Amino acid sequence: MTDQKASGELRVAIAGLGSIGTKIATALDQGIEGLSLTAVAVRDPAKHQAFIDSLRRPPTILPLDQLGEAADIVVECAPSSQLRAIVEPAVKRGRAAVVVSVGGLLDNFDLVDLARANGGRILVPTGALIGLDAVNAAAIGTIHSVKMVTRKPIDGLKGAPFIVQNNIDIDNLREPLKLFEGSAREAAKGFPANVNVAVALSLAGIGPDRTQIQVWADPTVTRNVHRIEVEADSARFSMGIENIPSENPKTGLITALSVIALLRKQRATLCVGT
Ligand SMILES: NC(=O)C1=CN([C@@H]2O[C@H](COP(=O)(O)OP(=O)(O)OC[C@H]3O[C@@H](n4cnc5c(N)ncnc54)[C@H](O)[C@@H]3O)[C@@H](O)[C@H]2O)C=CC1
Ligand SMILES: O=C([O-])CC(=O)C(=O)O
Repeated sequence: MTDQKASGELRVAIAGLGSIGTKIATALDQGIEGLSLTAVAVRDPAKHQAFIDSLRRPPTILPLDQLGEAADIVVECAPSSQLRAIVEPAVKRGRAAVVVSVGGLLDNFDLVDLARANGGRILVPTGALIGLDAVNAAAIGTIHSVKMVTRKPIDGLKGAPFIVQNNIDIDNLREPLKLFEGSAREAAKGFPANVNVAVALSLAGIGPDRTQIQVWADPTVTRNVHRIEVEADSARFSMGIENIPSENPKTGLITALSVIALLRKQRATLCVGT
């Protein structure tokens, strides 16, 4: 690890080797300019040993709170309940933390202050969404409204706290059902593993209380579908994305690719898009 640092490579650690984490680990192992995978944190090492051993340069397995010692960039891709345990020690050491469970950031927003005080950074990738570059740009002017509609297949929503607490039966739906309409902040509480995208959108734009979202359980779709309307003083734009679910039906395949694209930009000579 010391050698890699001396060679000028950015060292990357991954917390959570699930649907997103394994794809990022594989991409890093196959080679991303100027970056190397040095460490991972997993809940059950035995379950992941074969995958780790299959990598050309197997990373060290470390506890969550030690990832920041072994890496310059710590990528969080675990359940949002683990967000603080991953991000806090990393930013305290002045590291960059890439956060995919961005919904969990709303209840832990002091981490941004902690990062600022210690020279750390928190990077939120576009993830399963689209167009945060345009939303960032529009937010430099005035955005009047941001409205989002999310439709997911039943498997992509099962077990969400909002559905369980309200005793809603989505298993036998034959037509789309609007489950929720409200702010991105409230949506993140009710659907912590389903609408990270709405929180990322809100942080890029007008914040979690003013960003509006509807969440639909839709037995007629096979993809995670997000449609967004932005009204600003510089532009009006509509965006849509239809994500193919990964082996985790709640998570679109493009999410891991978005993180890989973000990592590539850290040392790329040519960077396109903001
Ligand atoms: N920002 C975005 O656009 C999106 C964010 N997400 C979020 O990304 C996160 C990861 O998603 P997936 O990879 O699909 O989930 P996953 O369930 O496939 O993987 C999570 C992994 O974290 C591991 N884990 C749990 N506790 C841990 C601990 N204490 N230490 C180390 N590892 C631990 C689990 O064993 C599992 O392997 C979730 O919070 C999900 O909601 C998902 C899709 C889009
Ligand atoms: O993959 C998606 O379409 C979005 C998602 O799960 C999330 O925002 O957490």
